[in-house]
Amino acid sequence: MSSILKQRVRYAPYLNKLRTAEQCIELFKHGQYLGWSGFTGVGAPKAIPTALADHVEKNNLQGKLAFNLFVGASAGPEESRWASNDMLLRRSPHQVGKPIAQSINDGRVEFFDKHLSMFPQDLTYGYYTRDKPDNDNLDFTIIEATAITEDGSIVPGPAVGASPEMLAVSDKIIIEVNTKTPSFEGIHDIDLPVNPPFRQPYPHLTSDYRVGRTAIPVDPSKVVAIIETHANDIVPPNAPSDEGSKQIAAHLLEFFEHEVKLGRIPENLHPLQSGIGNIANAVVEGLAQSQFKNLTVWTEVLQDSFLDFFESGSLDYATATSIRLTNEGFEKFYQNWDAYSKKLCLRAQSTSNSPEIIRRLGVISMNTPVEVDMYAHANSTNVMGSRMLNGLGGSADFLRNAKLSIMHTPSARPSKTDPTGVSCIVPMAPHIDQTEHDLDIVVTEQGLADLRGLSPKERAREIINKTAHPDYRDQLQDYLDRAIFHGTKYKTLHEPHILKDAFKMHTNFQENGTMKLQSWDQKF
Ligand SMILES: CC(=O)SCCNC(=O)CCNC(=O)[C@H](O)C(C)(C)COP(=O)(O)OP(=O)(O)OC[C@H]1O[C@@H](n2cnc3c(N)ncnc32)[C@H](O)[C@@H]1OP(=O)(O)O
Repeated sequence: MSSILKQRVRYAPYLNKLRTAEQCIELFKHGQYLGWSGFTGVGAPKAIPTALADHVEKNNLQGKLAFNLFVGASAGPEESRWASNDMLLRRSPHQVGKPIAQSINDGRVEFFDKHLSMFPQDLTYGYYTRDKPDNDNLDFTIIEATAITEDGSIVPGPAVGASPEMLAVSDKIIIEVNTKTPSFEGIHDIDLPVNPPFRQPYPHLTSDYRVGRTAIPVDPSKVVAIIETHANDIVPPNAPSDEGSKQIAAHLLEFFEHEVKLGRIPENLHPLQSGIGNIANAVVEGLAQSQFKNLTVWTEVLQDSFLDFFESGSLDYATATSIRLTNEGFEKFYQNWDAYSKKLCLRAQSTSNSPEIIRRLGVISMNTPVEVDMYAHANSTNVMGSRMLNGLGGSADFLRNAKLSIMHTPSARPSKTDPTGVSCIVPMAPHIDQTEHDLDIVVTEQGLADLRGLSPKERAREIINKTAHPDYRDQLQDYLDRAIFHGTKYKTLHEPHILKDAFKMHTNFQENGTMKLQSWDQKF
């Protein structure tokens, strides 16, 4: 037992339960329901998942020792290893990594997708464990901690995620105490799950509101083992923002200035939510360099770009459920702990993504879809309507409830044979996560479509003219004209479509590698 572990674990009875990960393997049986801490690749358990994967590989137990696994959002590379070893029977609600996406799309894993705000509460309702023979909830929660308080409560690391709910409904708990990273004590603010009819309104009126609970309480009798771990989270480097992303950021900044001028939003905007990826980073970089000051952030994930945002002096406060930094980012974060920890707080995902709070604060929400259709339905998850990418995440929690709901996307993406072979503006999305009733703004490097108060046909014209790639503008306009002609004949002019043509761009992509049609009369 290291001296640092003794310092970090301030509840002595847990130290009697110190085990190695290998000593815990016998606790795990095929078909069990497991919860892991973690969110977007940080704060997940590492030792037990690795020991179990080693055990499966060594004893050829692929498919024979497999689990129903729930993680607040994605975990680290251990989860990919489980997927490659057929150790997943069922998985929810959000995942990242080629092996796991592949196992879902190969049909080896039953994956279901759920709004990240709703997933933890539905777990506590017993919805996801209703087919368990013992009618019990989770068999085990394996949680990474960076400290344990005097009463046995758990201080998480860089993610809170769904841990409060998982711990509340888990039969047994294993705590991995990570002594490699500094203790994150003081940075969390934890709301505990309370189900209807006893649930109270959230009191949060500003991004920096704190309820004051800095650790997650647990019933110590449920803790069957603690393990000391020494591994860092591994977050791949962020791609630098490209020219298209910078243009999108510029369109958005111009729009915000316009809204401020008209008095629809205050000079320091409203709390911002920003998704992950290249465009989101460019927007954050743009805001950091802009004239906007005293900004606040109410989001689910903070990335490296937020550290620069703080340093620019424009960001006053940021809150999320996970701080997903690269190694370099974490080093910077630890070195400036005193400064950052006063300006930042991590909450449970049921709070960070709470529709009630998002709507109350008037959050400005910005996320990237796969594609948007001309009536403003957006697909965030399923390529060609079928191939699961990462999952819905918190996109719809934010976009449905935000004061300004913004989707930013490149107007076109390359296919294998055509640099603009995929149009991200399509006639009809083959899968819909965000509906026409949710989105206010669609923005691409071509321009910004302001959809507020527009009828579907007006929206279609705005989206085609302002955001479609020039390679597709005429083709999309042609579809709209034909759909209106068809709708005039059949009196279906509210949201006109020609069903036999609506997915021709997608079909052409599948058959010919590009969404560029020879004509709308083309046959397949
Ligand atoms: C945890 C959280 O919730 S963070 C907050 C917000 N969360 C979300 O919005 C969740 C849903 N969104 C996402 O997962 C991402 O924003 C995405 C995947 C939709 C887009 O992110 P990007 O970084 O632009 O995606 P990326 O360029 O990596 O494309 C992912 C894949 O989808 C494919 N793809 C993307 N758009 C299209 C399209 N319109 N048509 C066909 N394929 C497409 C890409 O070719 C790529 O394929 P590959 O897996 O074979 O390489």
